[in-house]
Amino acid sequence: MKCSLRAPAKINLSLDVLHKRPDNFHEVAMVMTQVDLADRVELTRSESSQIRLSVSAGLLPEDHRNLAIQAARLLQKRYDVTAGASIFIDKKIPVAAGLAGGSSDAAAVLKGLNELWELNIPLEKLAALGSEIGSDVSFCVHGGTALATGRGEVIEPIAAPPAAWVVLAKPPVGLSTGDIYKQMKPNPEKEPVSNKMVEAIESGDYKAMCRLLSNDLESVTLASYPEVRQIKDRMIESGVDAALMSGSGPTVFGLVEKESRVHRVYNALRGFCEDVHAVRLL
Ligand SMILES: C[C@@](CO)(OP(=O)(O)O)[C@H](O)COP(=O)(O)OP(=O)(O)OC[C@H]1O[C@@H](n2ccc(N)nc2=O)[C@H](O)[C@@H]1O
Ligand SMILES: Nc1ncnc2c1ncn2[C@@H]1O[C@H](COP(=O)(O)OP(=O)(O)O)[C@@H](O)[C@H]1O
Repeated sequence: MKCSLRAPAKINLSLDVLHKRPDNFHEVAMVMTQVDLADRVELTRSESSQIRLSVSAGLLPEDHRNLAIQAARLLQKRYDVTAGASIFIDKKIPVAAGLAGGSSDAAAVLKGLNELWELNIPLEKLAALGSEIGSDVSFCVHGGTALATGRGEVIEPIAAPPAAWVVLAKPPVGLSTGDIYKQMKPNPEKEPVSNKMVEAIESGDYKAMCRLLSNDLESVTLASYPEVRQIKDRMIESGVDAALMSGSGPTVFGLVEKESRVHRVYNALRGFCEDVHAVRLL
């Protein structure tokens, strides 16, 4: 038995860091949405208990460090599964980019193996299991567009955002999400924007969505990595409706409503950075 799943990237339309928690995570409120840039995850059931992984992109670990392997092993252990699986990931999402590629692969493995191993685990339980792997995995299990709270694992699905193109540009910068959060000093005076972002999206108000784009981690990453600021400046100069860094970075995304303008933005960025994608909001 086999199955093949798309594992889409996410962007954060808003990201409020509320406060640091005793468990060293940060309480957040974020509006997340998936975009039409996806890895393909192919799963084959095996009767031996082994979990095997291969990945199309050279630099990713194919052992226990890969979130896809962690997802399969966690599911196998928690539900006493005797079967195993071979996993192949055709990697299209830039790695360590703030686009949750690894989390989305893990979510696809949970959903696919739930079918192949005939476990019938409801989505909510699968998402809770995913949150043990990483804070973004619950959202990736649900998919679509959602308000995420807690450390990111409490998911409330919302309406899809108004249609738009998204230009993604990832400068060649390696950063760690943990380090960016560590440098973050939450400001209790700052009003969170995620509830307003939900309202804008639910009422289909594209202009308000653009106006409200906000990410509390952005200033932290921009202060350490001027390349990310340059990409954001370039994005704004090229005529996007609004631009923001996704997650902890370093990818910057620009929203563009008019299809006729997407090419110009894409080309302006391509002259500046190699890793550029023009896709649609899902
Ligand atoms: C910033 C965000 C926004 O969507 O995404 P990315 O930039 O990773 O895509 C997420 O909050 C990242 O989620 P994820 O990448 O799953 O992080 P995790 O593996 O759970 O945590 C990595 C590290 O980040 C810190 N962390 C993470 C989440 C959170 N709410 N508070 C934190 O302080 C912790 O130090 C943790 O050890
Ligand atoms: N299947 C996977 N795809 C991408 N990265 C993975 C995967 N499994 C583990 N990782 C590791 O997870 C880290 C974060 O990767 P990724 O999920 O792409 O980015 P982000 O957390 O910034 O959204 C990287 O250091 C990478 O080596």
